[in-house]
Amino acid sequence: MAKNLFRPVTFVTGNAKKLEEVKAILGDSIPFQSIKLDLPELQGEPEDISREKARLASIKVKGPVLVEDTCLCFNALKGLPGPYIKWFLQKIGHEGLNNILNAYEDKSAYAMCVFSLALGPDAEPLTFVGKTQGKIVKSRGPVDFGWDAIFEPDGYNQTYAEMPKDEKNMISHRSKSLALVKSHFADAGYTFQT
Ligand SMILES: O=c1nc[nH]c2c1ncn2[C@H]1C[C@H](O)[C@@H](COP(=O)(O)OP(=O)(O)OP(=O)(O)O)O1
Ligand SMILES: [Mg+2]
Repeated sequence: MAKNLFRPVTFVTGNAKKLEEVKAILGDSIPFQSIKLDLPELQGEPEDISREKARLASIKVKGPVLVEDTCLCFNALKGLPGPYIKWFLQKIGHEGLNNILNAYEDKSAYAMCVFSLALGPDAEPLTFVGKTQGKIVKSRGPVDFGWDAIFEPDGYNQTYAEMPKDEKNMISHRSKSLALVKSHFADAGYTFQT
């Protein structure tokens, strides 16, 4: 059954690099606009953080929104820093993150993206989780996007940062999560007013 969205979805993020990737991955599969807004973030489980971000974003935008929260999870630390990676990165950097893992044999990690779609301020947000497994390595490649330079996905000998953009976008946590968003849009039969 076709549902009518009155406006295209707004992707809300304070991070220009995320937006760049979302644009490249979605192409024109889902019409969306974006606004730059740094939303407050809950503490807790990644899905709950993402859902609450969507709820807040939807109140601000007064319409359908898409948001995402990204985690970098170390298996030796049972998933931490997880959603708190932004603050770890800001305070201790690539080197500090490597140093934490010096205490452990297990350097494996996964990158996780949780997209949330809220069709309006009162609608229950839907979540879409994408994960890419890999390991934490010494920084290699450009350092212009978060922890890309210290994450080497399984099956590759390049870090995310060393890979060509379109290759990262083919295998990334973000593209896996967005693939689910795309199939949701396809299945739900939304129509857009453009
Ligand atoms: O593909 C990625 N490759 C490397 N680093 C990444 C990636 N994606 C997010 N990141 C960084 C940004 C931030 O330091 C943390 C996630 O925190 P997170 O709250 O989701 O992002 P954010 O605050 O920058 O933007 P937003 O306004 O959408 O919340 O990991
Ligand atoms: Mg954030």
